[in-house]
Amino acid sequence: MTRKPGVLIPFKNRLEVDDCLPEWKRLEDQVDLIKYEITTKENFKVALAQSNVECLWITEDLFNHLGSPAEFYDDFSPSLKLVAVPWVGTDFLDGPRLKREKGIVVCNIGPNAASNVGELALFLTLSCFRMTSFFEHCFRFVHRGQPGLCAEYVGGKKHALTVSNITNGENNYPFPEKFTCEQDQVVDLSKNYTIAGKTIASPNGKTALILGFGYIGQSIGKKLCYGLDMKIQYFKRSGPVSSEILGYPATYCSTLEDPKTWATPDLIVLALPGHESTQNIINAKTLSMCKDQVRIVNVGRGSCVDEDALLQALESGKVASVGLDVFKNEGTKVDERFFDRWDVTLLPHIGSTVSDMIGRQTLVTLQNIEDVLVKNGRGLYPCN
Ligand SMILES: NC(=O)c1ccc[n+]([C@@H]2O[C@H](COP(=O)([O-])OP(=O)(O)OC[C@H]3O[C@@H](n4cnc5c(N)ncnc54)[C@H](O)[C@@H]3O)[C@@H](O)[C@H]2O)c1
Repeated sequence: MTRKPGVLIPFKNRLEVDDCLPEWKRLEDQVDLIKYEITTKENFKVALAQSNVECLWITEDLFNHLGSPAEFYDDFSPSLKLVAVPWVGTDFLDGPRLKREKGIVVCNIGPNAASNVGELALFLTLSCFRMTSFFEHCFRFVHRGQPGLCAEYVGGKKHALTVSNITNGENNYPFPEKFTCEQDQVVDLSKNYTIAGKTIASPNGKTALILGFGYIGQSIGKKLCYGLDMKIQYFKRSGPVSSEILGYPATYCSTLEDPKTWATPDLIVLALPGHESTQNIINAKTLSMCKDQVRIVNVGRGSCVDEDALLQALESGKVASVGLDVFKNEGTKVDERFFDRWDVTLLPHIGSTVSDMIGRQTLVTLQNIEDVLVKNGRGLYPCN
């Protein structure tokens, strides 16, 4: 009897596959889906080198307990044909090198998380324009249920946005009473509907520039267009996408070199992969070309933003507000200065954190595996 091709699925505390799916049972007839319990790095290296599996199924437990799979390149057995990534970002792997040196295909889940990441971009956009992060801090931690008191902050120009040294001593939450507007100042709300001088606005009718116009970027465009009535612009290296494919009106910008590309949008949304070509695409120079009080949302990768430049622009008011799901140094420590700001909405990289995602990830990963190991294809969503 011929040996079935093997798939190594590392786990320790969490099982990140849905093995009740009918597709799992069906593929088990043709492929050996091996749940491998993680112990030590050394044991994993031995398993990789000696198990003669054809596929490594990447899991978060692998990252959490043994580090990046990139550390194990040299231990991949010659039988390995596929690295199956059950999410989207594959920037932790050197895909071209795996293909060149070992003929290994890297697959991900293609468009299957795009709508969920798009939902969060929509949320972050709303938060940026309506300054919901500011109001939530006031409401939740200080006034404990008196909305009218939160509204008193509207119009003030004196709210210190950096609060790192101001805590109430008990629970370390910022203490807005310390920086309300001056008591005897009368605020003309018709001219100052602001928080700390930053406008509280509606996204309706405003222009969004989307950088990274792949599956996620295109889904974001649809949601911003139809959900928030925004005008959509996008830059795409490979040229424009037809409006029939997109299903909504969007203006193509042919270059990021033209200052006009940066000067028009009220919002810039990043849905870019981590790569040397996208490193610090938002930086002091590109920010200086933007409209005053521009807003920035990033759901792609933290590496695309020069965080020092962004924080400086928030401080100066050049950037009104920011919504971030991703950060530089996510694996170690997110820059603390973000936590101290009212004008930043923070999320802990939860673009595709929904409970049916494990089932969807499993299904698409099984399809990639079947295509490569059983049908000799390149997978449904090859990335290298
Ligand atoms: N926040 C989250 O939880 C979450 C979840 C999934 C994916 N992501 C990130 O979103 C990224 C995009 O995902 P996707 O499914 O849309 O990928 P995709 O491959 O469909 O789209 C990426 C787009 O970026 C473009 N691009 C790449 N380099 C560029 C550059 N230098 N300048 C301009 N455009 C460039 C590509 O041409 C492509 O159009 C992923 O790589 C991942 O890093 C984040």
